[in-house]
Amino acid sequence: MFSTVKDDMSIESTLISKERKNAKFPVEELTNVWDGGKEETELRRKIVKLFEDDPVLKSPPICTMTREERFTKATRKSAYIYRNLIPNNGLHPGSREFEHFSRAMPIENNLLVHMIAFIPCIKSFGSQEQVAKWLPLALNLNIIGAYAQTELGHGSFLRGIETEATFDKKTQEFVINCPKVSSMKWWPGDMGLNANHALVMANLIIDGKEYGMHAFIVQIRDLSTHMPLPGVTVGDIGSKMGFEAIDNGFLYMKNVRIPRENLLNKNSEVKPDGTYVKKASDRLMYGSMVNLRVNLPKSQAIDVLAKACTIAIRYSAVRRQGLLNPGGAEVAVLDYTLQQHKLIPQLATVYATKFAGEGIIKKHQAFLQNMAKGNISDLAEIHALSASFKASVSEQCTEGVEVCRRACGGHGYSQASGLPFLLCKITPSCTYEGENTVLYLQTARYLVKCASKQAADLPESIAFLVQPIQDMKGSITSLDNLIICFKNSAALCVQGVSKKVNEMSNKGLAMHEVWNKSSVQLVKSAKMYVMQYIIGAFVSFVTEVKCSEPIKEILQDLCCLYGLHYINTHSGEFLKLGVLSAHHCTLAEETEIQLLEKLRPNAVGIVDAFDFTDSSMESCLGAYDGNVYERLFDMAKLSPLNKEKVHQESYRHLRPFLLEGRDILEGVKSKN
Ligand SMILES: CCCCCCCC/C=C\CCCCCCCCCCCCCCCC(=O)SCCNC(=O)CCNC(=O)[C@H](O)C(C)(C)COP(=O)(O)OP(=O)(O)OC[C@H]1O[C@@H](n2cnc3c(N)ncnc32)[C@H](O)[C@@H]1OP(=O)(O)O
Ligand SMILES: Cc1cc2nc3c(=O)[nH]c(=O)nc-3n(C[C@H](O)[C@H](O)[C@H](O)COP(=O)(O)OP(=O)(O)OC[C@H]3O[C@@H](n4cnc5c(N)ncnc54)[C@H](O)[C@@H]3O)c2cc1C
Repeated sequence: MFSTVKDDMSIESTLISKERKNAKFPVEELTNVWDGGKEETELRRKIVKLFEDDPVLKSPPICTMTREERFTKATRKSAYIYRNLIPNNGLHPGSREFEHFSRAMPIENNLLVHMIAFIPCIKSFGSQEQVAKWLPLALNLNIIGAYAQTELGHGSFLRGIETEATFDKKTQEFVINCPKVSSMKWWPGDMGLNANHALVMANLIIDGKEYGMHAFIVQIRDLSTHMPLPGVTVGDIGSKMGFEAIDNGFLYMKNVRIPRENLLNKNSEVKPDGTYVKKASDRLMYGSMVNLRVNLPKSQAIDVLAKACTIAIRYSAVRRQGLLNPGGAEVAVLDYTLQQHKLIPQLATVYATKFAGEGIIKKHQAFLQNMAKGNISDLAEIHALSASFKASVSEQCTEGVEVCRRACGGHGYSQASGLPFLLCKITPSCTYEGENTVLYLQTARYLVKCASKQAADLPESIAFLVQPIQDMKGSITSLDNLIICFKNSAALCVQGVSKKVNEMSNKGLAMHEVWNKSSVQLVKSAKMYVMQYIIGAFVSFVTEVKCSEPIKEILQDLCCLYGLHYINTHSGEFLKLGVLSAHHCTLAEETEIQLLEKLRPNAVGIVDAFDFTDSSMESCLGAYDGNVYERLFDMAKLSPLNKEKVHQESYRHLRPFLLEGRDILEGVKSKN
């Protein structure tokens, strides 16, 4: 319907090629560092290619589809992928292989919660017999399960959950009930339309006594007809800010009966006579959430920011607007220091959070090994670290994606840029798996407890909180001094708020009031604690990684930039704590600007090193060839509103006015 408009030679493509020629480091080597080695890059590319070459996985750009089409296509593709392309024994979240598959997944997919929450819960909460029964069925998609914890009335405060599982000794069943409207399960992914089972978190009741939240496997739909079972009301909660392809659902249960064996009973059991047997700490009930918070930030948030950076930096390298030299040619917007100041720190965030996250995954794996031997002494530390890490990463990456989107000007608002999709994908990561504020408070609770102990009684990674403040020797901009600066700040924040808590409670104020009145500072201290962890982990990575000098230099510069950018955007906090002087802050700002200038020529190379394929981004602004304008026009042509030259509804509703206008104009014409 539209004629083709093409430039003979796109200036934008030429510009981006020049950027690549100017890069001062081997891009492929940085890709290998990102992936964790050359072999890992090769393996990831093989997996991505397998997915991208598969004709079953092709579909139109998502911005041209309705929600219904997006859900349908995602379900078709996901069912196919999980049955045919994912290894039969599943993948372990946190493993490299899991990361490679998550990079290969189509831009929209579903059945994820089944894979990343339902299956892992069977493994962590089920006894050996239960795992043997449910796991093969779940891995084969013979049963599809949701993780049904949150209710209409309660998400954060799990002790307030209202769904009940009452033991009926006579029939040896649990009777599941949502006593009120607010008790219905609300939000779980895959639950509205696709799931036929749910891992329901409910309050266990035996002989009228409440035993708190436990995990039950509840069948919600018939396996042959897919109809909801008696007593079950289930459906999709409706359209959201994003996640169009996912059927986040509601589930209302009235007298739904399940066999006694469906209580996942590795940690606690109900005997046939109703005796309750506790086999492990109640805290392990929360283990599923630690698992998600440790293993998913990379695919949920860090990769999303990496994509947004790729789009915004490639676009900024070809978008020319305005003059730097009076009388000269128009410049790429990436040449403006202010554009660099928006975008290059986001690149630093991607690297910092990715390598710090790998450290947490290792810590968690060590914890799981100890737990298998019955030792859960590190649980509080890993909970505190993973809670604040998930909160900080989701927050930093969400803010970063919005910075990238706005940095693309008007085109960043277009779905064709891919950026609104990324923003809507990343923003709920601040809420799900634990709302960020609530998670920071959990970390702070642990830190305040630690602050009253002796260093020798604390885990090694926490002892600095109660040790003397360290002196910085030399420039604030050295990596060693950055670590000291963040550690000192975290220690002073925690000590400060602990003092406030103690003083108020010594004056006789009830603890819950003390806590509420201190919560602003508590959250600040948790944020500073996790920042010192991230900086420390990034510095260790940069120091230890084996790579060529130019790559090392880029990583060191990104690491320094990450720390300095945080200092410069929160300088008031550092000054208030007395960790930095005004002179330090001035130096930090100048050094940040110098680093931006130094990294600028490598910016396109650094995003190329993430190695995202064009089809994994669906972005007219971020494609490898830089051909932004032709792509935007081609995408506009696909808009469903452009199917007909005359849209029938515009014609129908506006025609009467137009006819009036035509008559007036013709009258004017004939008078003249
Ligand atoms: C096998 C798999 C194959 C996979 C194949 C896949 C292939 C790859 C394909 C793709 C991959 C793509 C990747 C993903 C891409 C992204 C897409 C996005 C997907 C979206 C997924 C969304 C999932 C979302 C799931 C959810 O949201 S589930 C719901 C989460 N809800 C919460 O987190 C609730 C938060 N609330 C709480 O945690 C608690 O209730 C509370 C806040 C801690 C309560 O506070 P309270 O003070 O009341 O605590 P108490 O209950 O009294 O407890 C007190 C003590 O317990 C300690 N505590 C608390 N929590 C924990 C814990 N978690 N662990 C340990 N200890 C804990 C607490 O500190 C107290 O201790 P004390 O000593 O101080 O007393
Ligand atoms: C896209 C998406 C997918 C989801 N998938 C699932 C799923 O698969 N399964 C599932 O079970 N759930 C799921 N959820 C639900 C999610 O886990 C909850 O929404 C989340 O845990 C937050 O709980 P809430 O909604 O009750 O928020 P609330 O706790 O009501 O938060 C509202 C506000 O109150 C504040 N607040 C709450 N408590 C405190 C406190 N103690 N101190 C200070 N401030 C406080 C919060 O900071 C926030 O600002 C999903 C949610 C979304 C958005």
